[in-house]
Amino acid sequence: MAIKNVMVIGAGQMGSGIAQVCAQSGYTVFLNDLSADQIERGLKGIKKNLGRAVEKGKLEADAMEETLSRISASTSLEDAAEVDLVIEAAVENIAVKADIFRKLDKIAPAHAILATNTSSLPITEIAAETDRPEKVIGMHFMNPVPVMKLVEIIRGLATADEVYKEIEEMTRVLNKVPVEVNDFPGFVSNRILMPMINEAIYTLYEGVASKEAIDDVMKLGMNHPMGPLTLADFIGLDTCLYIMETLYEGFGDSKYRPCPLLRKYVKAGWLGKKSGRGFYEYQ
Ligand SMILES: CC(=O)CC(=O)SCCNC(=O)CCNC(=O)[C@H](O)C(C)(C)COP(=O)(O)OP(=O)(O)OC[C@H]1O[C@@H](n2cnc3c(N)ncnc32)[C@H](O)[C@@H]1OP(=O)(O)O
Ligand SMILES: NC(=O)C1=CN([C@@H]2O[C@H](COP(=O)(O)OP(=O)(O)OC[C@H]3O[C@@H](n4cnc5c(N)ncnc54)[C@H](OP(=O)(O)O)[C@@H]3O)[C@@H](O)[C@H]2O)C=CC1
Repeated sequence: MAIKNVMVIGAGQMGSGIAQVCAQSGYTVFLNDLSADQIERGLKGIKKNLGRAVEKGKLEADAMEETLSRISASTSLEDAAEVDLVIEAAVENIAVKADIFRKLDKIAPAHAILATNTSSLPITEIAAETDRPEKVIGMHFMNPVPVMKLVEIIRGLATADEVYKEIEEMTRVLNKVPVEVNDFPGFVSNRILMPMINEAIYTLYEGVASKEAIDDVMKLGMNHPMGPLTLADFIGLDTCLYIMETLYEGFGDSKYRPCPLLRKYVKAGWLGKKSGRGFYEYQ
């Protein structure tokens, strides 16, 4: 079965990026979120990205219009009745994702694959919410989606080989590189990245250095494109905390305890770039 019609759930930074790259590769896309306002914000981001590519001469103006015409706004999960694949990119919360997958299972056609862009949560547990665990899979894009090449593909315990192959093939169509990993908390990417970010936050919390100094050490000393505190703001501090909680609970090991400063910032609503303030301030 060839995938043609896709629904992306969550029009935040990841969902809008995923919708953009799918539409650019010829898929028709429903971009779904709870509110029309959030979808409008997501679409605005997509238009800005594509517009920048046109200005730089990397994309024809016609191609931009064609891409945009493939994306429809959706505030109803019922639209999943028309798709071959759903990619869920709502908030990193197991209760929210479980609820979405339970509902999708009743709406999406029997052949449809249900993928999640979760950063850390168990695919097997999400799949168990459905009566089609063989068609549930992790498809973990990196931020910013239009730029980053990697997609981690995670099989749940019951994921069928054909489903893995279809998602691997689609990843290549999106001009990205699939890497297969097993279903463990944080997979590979966030099992390694997020403890580094959490340690950078502890380093700030314990007064070892200023935020700028911590970022400079990792940028200039290790050639990271962004310092870890800037990267945490870019990812979203709520998402960073959710991932650390998943690692902490999933492994039951105190080495993954989230830094109290991270908790405090999230409680204050300082979520990073997306809320205008995190470790740094943004206009
Ligand atoms: C949390 C998880 O579950 C997993 C994750 O995603 S972890 C996060 C993984 N991502 C990272 O680690 C990103 C680290 N940062 C970087 O790689 C770079 O800083 C960056 C790519 C974001 C920006 O690169 P830069 O060289 O500083 O900036 P800049 O020159 O402005 O941009 C480079 C290109 O990216 C594009 N770009 C930058 N930010 C973008 C964005 N938010 N959306 C779309 N495109 C973007 C630019 O348009 C530019 O495109 P062209 O090459 O076609 O001109
Ligand atoms: N940020 C990152 O760097 C990366 C994140 N991810 C993962 O991608 C997912 C999304 O993250 P990100 O885009 O950063 O988060 P954002 O907060 O930017 O976006 C999440 C979006 O999902 C919406 N949403 C929440 N609940 C529902 C629902 N029930 N149905 C439809 N939409 C819903 C939110 O709406 P509202 O704001 O109204 O609640 C919001 O628009 C998470 O699972 C995250 O772990 C994966 C890779 C990288």
